Amino acid sequence: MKAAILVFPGSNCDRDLATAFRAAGCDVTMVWHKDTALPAGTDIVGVPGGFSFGDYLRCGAIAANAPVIGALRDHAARGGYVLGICNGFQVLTETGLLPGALLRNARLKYICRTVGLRVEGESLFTHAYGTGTEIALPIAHHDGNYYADADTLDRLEGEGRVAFRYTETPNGSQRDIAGILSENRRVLGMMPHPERACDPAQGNTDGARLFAHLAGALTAA
Ligand SMILES: NC(=O)CC[C@H](N)C(=O)O
Repeated sequence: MKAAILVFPGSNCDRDLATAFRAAGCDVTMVWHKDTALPAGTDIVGVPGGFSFGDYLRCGAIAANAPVIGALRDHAARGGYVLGICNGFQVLTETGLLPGALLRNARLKYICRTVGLRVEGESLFTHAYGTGTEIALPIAHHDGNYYADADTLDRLEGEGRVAFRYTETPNGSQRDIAGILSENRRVLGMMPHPERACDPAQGNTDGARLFAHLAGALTAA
């Protein structure tokens, strides 16, 4: 299974994400933001966390216009898988590949701690856990307050596209949303960091299950 990880100036979770994919048995290629193509045979694109372009304008807004985004759009349009984590989720909403926006946290503070999450929507990403399961993952962001208009929120919920919900919202996100899926369920954006919960040395391995399941399912496909 082949994963490509986009790297922007200011990305800081790209190597952690590569380590998580590699530990699950994936081939990983890092792809610089100025590249205009993904490696042939890419199954999944990882859009990592961090502070792309210093979070200027809005988090993810400049990265969403980088040369590599055309290849990301083509990959998603072909039905390819995409996993955007934290700044990666912000990039995905800024590109329009996922609906809504990530606003400043309700209390205006950067939050760095482990939170409880309930797993919901059906997808290759969430099958690792099963609907209704509660897990814990770290968050680290100042713009994680998910916003969408009421119709979009109703649609996401009606179509089972809320992938993860906070058991108690840390950042003011509407309807406690921590992660959402695209219409075809192959693009996931989530604020929590599964790649930071992959090794017993990190004190939590809830994230490793997501990568292991993805790698197994995409290798078998
Ligand atoms: N860890 C991250 O990816 C942080 C994303 C973004 N820079 C924020 O603080 O909201």
